[in-house]
Amino acid sequence: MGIATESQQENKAPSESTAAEKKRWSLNDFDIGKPLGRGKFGHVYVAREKKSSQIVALKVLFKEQLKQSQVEHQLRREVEIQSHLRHPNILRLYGYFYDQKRVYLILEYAAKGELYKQLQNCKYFSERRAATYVASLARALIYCHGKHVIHRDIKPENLLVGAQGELKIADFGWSVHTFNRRRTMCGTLDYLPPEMVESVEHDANVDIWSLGVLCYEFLYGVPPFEAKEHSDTYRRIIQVDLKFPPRPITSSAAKDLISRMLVKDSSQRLPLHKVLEHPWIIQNADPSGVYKC
Ligand SMILES: Nc1ncnc2c1ncn2[C@@H]1O[C@H](COP(=O)(O)OP(=O)(O)OP(=O)(O)O)[C@@H](O)[C@H]1O
Repeated sequence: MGIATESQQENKAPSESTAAEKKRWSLNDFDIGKPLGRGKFGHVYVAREKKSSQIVALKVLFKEQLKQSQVEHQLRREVEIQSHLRHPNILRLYGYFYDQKRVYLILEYAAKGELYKQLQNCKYFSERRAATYVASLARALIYCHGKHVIHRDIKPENLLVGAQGELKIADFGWSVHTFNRRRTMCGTLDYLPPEMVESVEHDANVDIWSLGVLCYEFLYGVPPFEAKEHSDTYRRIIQVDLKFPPRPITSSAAKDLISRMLVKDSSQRLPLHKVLEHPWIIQNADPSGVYKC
């Protein structure tokens, strides 16, 4: 079972084949380099596709572990969804292959690694940096929603940074095609909107809530509803108990945007195209869409 890589403009796939010609990948197609990190189900290595010399990230997952955790279905959905998305702020999944013990995902290489680590190092981001990231995420989510895909798990751990400093949404493990409204409970509590915490129906507007949470975390270094106990986070989300600390000093325009995204009634959240038109984004986001450190 090889995967076809369709021809496209940006983030060119290694040894791109035409749509008609399906490429069957194998480990022999790659030179494996240093490990980039490890996740719950396996390891990620930098690799070079021999024919094109393109650098990719090769994610190696152990079938046994996937089976034990009953996530094969989730992985299949992730691959199906992510391999069809083409956006500069969405990590490309070029293809996959497998052998007896392992599944290999061929991913776009994000040279600057995890955004989470950068946020930990700086504690919080400048308004210019935060707004640039929020704008690129809003554009990527508009693209996803246009394809009836909701991500449902937007958080710093799922964001990688490319060589130019551009943000890349990775990890579509919780994403869904949303022709129907969803009722499933998923994701880490901190980033979940009230309707998902309460397990009522939810739609693409869940991603607006998560973007609001992320914007807050970029500016203050912690998510807005954080609490020691799970039950307190739960209560704070349900009540939309949103408080802005006095430090770091943040503009009222930033607080205004966050307050418009973190609205309990999902239909009243600021639509993503309006997020892009919000004065705080207009004034602060770098028009190139890239934050240069
Ligand atoms: N495309 C990539 N480019 C560069 N580094 C990557 C890439 N994908 C993963 N990494 C690095 O490898 C690490 C492990 O990635 P992986 O996706 O397996 O796990 P995770 O998302 O961190 O954890 P989990 O398995 O819990 O979802 C990441 O934390 C990141 O540092």
